[in-house]
Amino acid sequence: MRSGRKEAGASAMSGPRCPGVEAPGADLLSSVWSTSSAETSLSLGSVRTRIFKIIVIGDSNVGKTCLTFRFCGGLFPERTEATIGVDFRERTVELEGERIKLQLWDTAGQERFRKSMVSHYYRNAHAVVFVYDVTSRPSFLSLPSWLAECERHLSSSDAPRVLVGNKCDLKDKVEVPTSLAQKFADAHGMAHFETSAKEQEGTGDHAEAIFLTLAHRLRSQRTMAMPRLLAAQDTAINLADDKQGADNGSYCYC
Ligand SMILES: Nc1nc2c(ncn2[C@@H]2O[C@H](COP(=O)(O)OP(=O)(O)OP(=O)(O)O)[C@@H](O)[C@H]2O)c(=O)[nH]1
Ligand SMILES: [Mg+2]
Repeated sequence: MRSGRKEAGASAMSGPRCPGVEAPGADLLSSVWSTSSAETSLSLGSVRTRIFKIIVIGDSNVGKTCLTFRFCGGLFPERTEATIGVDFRERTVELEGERIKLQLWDTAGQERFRKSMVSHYYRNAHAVVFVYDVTSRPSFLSLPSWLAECERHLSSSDAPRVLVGNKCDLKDKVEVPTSLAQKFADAHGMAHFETSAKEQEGTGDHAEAIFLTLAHRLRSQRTMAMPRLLAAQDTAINLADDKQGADNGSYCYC
């Protein structure tokens, strides 16, 4: 894993900001770094807000920053730089009368920009979003090592985990068949989505759908995990094996 994207000059914990969305300040940073393992609740007047920490993981250049940026109210960023450390984005949604604050941790894909941060990423995370690039086989082949890292660091074994294939707007360049990714997701008890952070407004707000689905799952306190079909060591991917996965539905928002 860890593709060799060129280093960017961005400072740590900085990245594209979403218009109209406040970057979390010191309060948020201190609260997310010290939050308890149960979801945090904030009382804003009479309205209760449940807070969930969602970490977004995957190789460099797969589009983690673009996906989180889109969900948090921004357009597709014209230009991004490699994330250094982590960028925080958040958005509050109302689901069935309840306020849910999703704190997205947009993590660095490059090893050198993340190695000192890994335990902080996973600490008290409520859900994990694994992102690969549908036009990059290496980013898909890296998934077992991302899963292994998650197994090592995530304390909650039933935290929902979802698999997202990004850049499906690049239809002519697809290197990872949907059916193969679906099979991998099935085997690891994950819901699978394919999407594009770049898709234009009006053709469907894909990142929106993925994170809102996750918010519903978190809110209902149920896991999306299906029974594990493979032992932990059975994480090798056979790209030649392109049979349709059967158990979980695939959600394609292209
Ligand atoms: N065509 C297309 N390009 C995308 C999409 N999402 C991201 N990109 C491009 O992919 C490149 C990398 O996007 P980022 O969001 O910065 O990738 P990242 O996963 O955050 O990378 P790191 O921060 O290094 O881990 C940028 O040039 C984006 O413009 C997409 O859905 N479609
Ligand atoms: Mg990034």
